Amino acid sequence: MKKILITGGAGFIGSHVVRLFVTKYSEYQIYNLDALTYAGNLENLADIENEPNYTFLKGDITDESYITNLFEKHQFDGVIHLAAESHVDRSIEDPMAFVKTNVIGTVNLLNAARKLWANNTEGKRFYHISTDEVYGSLGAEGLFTETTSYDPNSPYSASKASSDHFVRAYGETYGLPYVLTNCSNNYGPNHFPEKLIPLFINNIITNKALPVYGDGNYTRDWLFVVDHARAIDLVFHEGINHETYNIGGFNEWKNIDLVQLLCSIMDDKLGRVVGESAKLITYVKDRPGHDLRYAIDANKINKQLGWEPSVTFEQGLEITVNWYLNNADWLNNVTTGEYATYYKKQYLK
Ligand SMILES: Cc1cn([C@H]2C[C@H](O)[C@@H](COP(=O)(O)OP(=O)(O)O[C@H]3O[C@H](CO)[C@@H](O)[C@H](O)[C@H]3O)O2)c(=O)[nH]c1=O
Repeated sequence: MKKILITGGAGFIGSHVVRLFVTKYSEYQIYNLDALTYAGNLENLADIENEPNYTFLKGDITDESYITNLFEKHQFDGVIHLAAESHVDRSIEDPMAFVKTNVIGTVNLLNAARKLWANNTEGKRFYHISTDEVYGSLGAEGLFTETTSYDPNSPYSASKASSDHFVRAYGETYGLPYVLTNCSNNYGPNHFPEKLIPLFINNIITNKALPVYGDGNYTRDWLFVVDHARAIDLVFHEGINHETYNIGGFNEWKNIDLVQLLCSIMDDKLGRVVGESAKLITYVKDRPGHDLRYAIDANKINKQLGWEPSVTFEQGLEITVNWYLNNADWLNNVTTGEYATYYKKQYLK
């Protein structure tokens, strides 16, 4: 039996990874460690919470002694580390929260794994999930590859870049067996409505302004979250030690074009006249240090591990929009419930 620790498993991407591992690998014991901050939500895992190979642990990766004891107690064989503060706008307001969770939290986990596996690294693996934002901003041309230099611009991406460096340093210095992936923008069910797609779906439903930063001509590469989880499964099991893989959707959209598309889908779903939702588009002050364009060259994971997205953007958006329309309670809980303090402050002014 393998014991796998998944950190941040109650969050958006983490919950999809936990579900995939719990349902696909009945021979593994999956431990989901999550601090249940505003973005962590056990409702995301209600369908698998009683599975015999699943254990939820409420805890904080910044708590060094808790993490040390946890590793001693459970003797994990693998770690899939997704716990992170992830929202760029929040990092601009409170960089230290990002240093604590993303840097110190990651180093706590690395230390615990290194100690636990000091005498035998056979079959052990530390998998760090990171972001394409560590590479900084592209101009109109080019793609991020695994050899692109790091050039982070926001406190969020600086914290993730730092954590990536720590993971590689532990590989070089202590021989820690690791793999690392840098992924583009995810979307899909369970995404907290502070990020572009779920925020705008929620605002269209509730007839609130759609705040497009700057001129809206910023470009992101969008990937359906379930396809990211499939990639994580593949890299965890078949990725080569000490290697990095970029994961992307081969799917670039300018923000304003994406928002227009979303508005037309929502008009259709909500039975509104064509153009009704787009009237909510409001250009607002730009995000400071806003990266112009992210675009991933996902050829390495495609060629070496045979991964590619399983759904088109149209299919993924259809699933996502339907999920939000069918899960009004989830949306209501995260925007008005006990975890919603930040949300209320930011978006319900
Ligand atoms: C929330 C919000 C965002 N935007 C813009 C900013 C970006 O150009 C684009 C997407 O913004 P966000 O949804 O915040 O995502 P972004 O900053 O690209 O970062 C995401 O994607 C990254 C991967 O690229 C992840 O590492 C981050 O955790 C994740 O938050 O939309 C708006 O124009 N208005 C908004 O209200």
